Amino acid sequence: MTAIRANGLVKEYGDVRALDGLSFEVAEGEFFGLLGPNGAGKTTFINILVGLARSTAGSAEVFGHDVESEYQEARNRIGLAPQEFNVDRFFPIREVLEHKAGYHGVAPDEAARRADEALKTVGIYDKRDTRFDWLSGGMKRRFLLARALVTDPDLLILDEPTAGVDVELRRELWELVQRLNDDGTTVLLTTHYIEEAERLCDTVAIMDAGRKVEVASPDDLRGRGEDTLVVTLADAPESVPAFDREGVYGATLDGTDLSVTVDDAGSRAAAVIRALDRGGYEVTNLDLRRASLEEVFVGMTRADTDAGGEVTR
Ligand SMILES: Nc1ncnc2c1ncn2[C@@H]1O[C@H](COP(=O)(O)OP(=O)(O)OP(=O)(O)O)[C@@H](O)[C@H]1O
Repeated sequence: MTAIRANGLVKEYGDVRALDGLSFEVAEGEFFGLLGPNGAGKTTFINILVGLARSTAGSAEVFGHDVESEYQEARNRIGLAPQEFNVDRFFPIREVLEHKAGYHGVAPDEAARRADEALKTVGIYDKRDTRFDWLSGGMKRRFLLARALVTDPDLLILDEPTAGVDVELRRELWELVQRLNDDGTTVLLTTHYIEEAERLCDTVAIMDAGRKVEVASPDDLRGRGEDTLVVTLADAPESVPAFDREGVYGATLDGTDLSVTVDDAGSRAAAVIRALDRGGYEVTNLDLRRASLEEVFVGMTRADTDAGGEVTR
């Protein structure tokens, strides 16, 4: 089953084309990351999925339900933890959760049970009678996740859920979301912490200027970047040794450290060492540095950066 299907989505805000023919699919059970620089259209896409914005053209489905013509069916499958704190501030948080579940068709007794369960899951059950405004920043983030979970969603959408959250809480939230994913919940995540997407996501889509640039596993994407072999030599050569080898892009020298840029560190290391050995150089250390997803990401969205855009970070 396909959890999300976007087909040629276009969204215009006046002159701004926030989405420019976006198409991709997210399979059920996937942990899917949506990465892109500021303004790439990530939140706009999420807003269309949850019915907060209407597309100008194209279509989107959630578990086979069109997000516009079958809004309620699609929306009932989704739990959303948004970027902004858009919470009813006048009720105790437990009541806010009960209202939310009720709005999505859950009976009152069951709604109360789920509210308690969601608050326990995110670790703020002892704050159940507190209003949202009185929670700390970290607790507010936890609450948004509880609100997303109270309807027991099949698709959990997290729009930068760890923005401004300390390292410990961030790790805790990720463990929780990972567990939910392990139990079968499909997760769509946008984050500016690329190393988190790298660690958590099965698949990432890189978006830029309202379009999909690439969809692949973090590992595949890393494999497309340039790796570096840092070779330490016993004696500093006078100049960079010559390399005439497939897959070697270049080399620089810094004292006894020779940095060789290659397409794939793992498969090129042996040949580089052999070439050095044949040239009479003694190698004392070898360090393999794989391209990070962040480097590949910056490379893929660089046109935007050069034009003055801000790099996601
Ligand atoms: N309600 C709106 N009215 C007008 N323009 C909008 C509106 N919402 C978004 N935009 C524009 O659409 C484009 C995409 O914005 P969007 O918020 O979807 O990007 P994003 O990828 O989520 O960015 P960020 O990483 O900064 O959250 C931007 O140029 C933005 O200014």
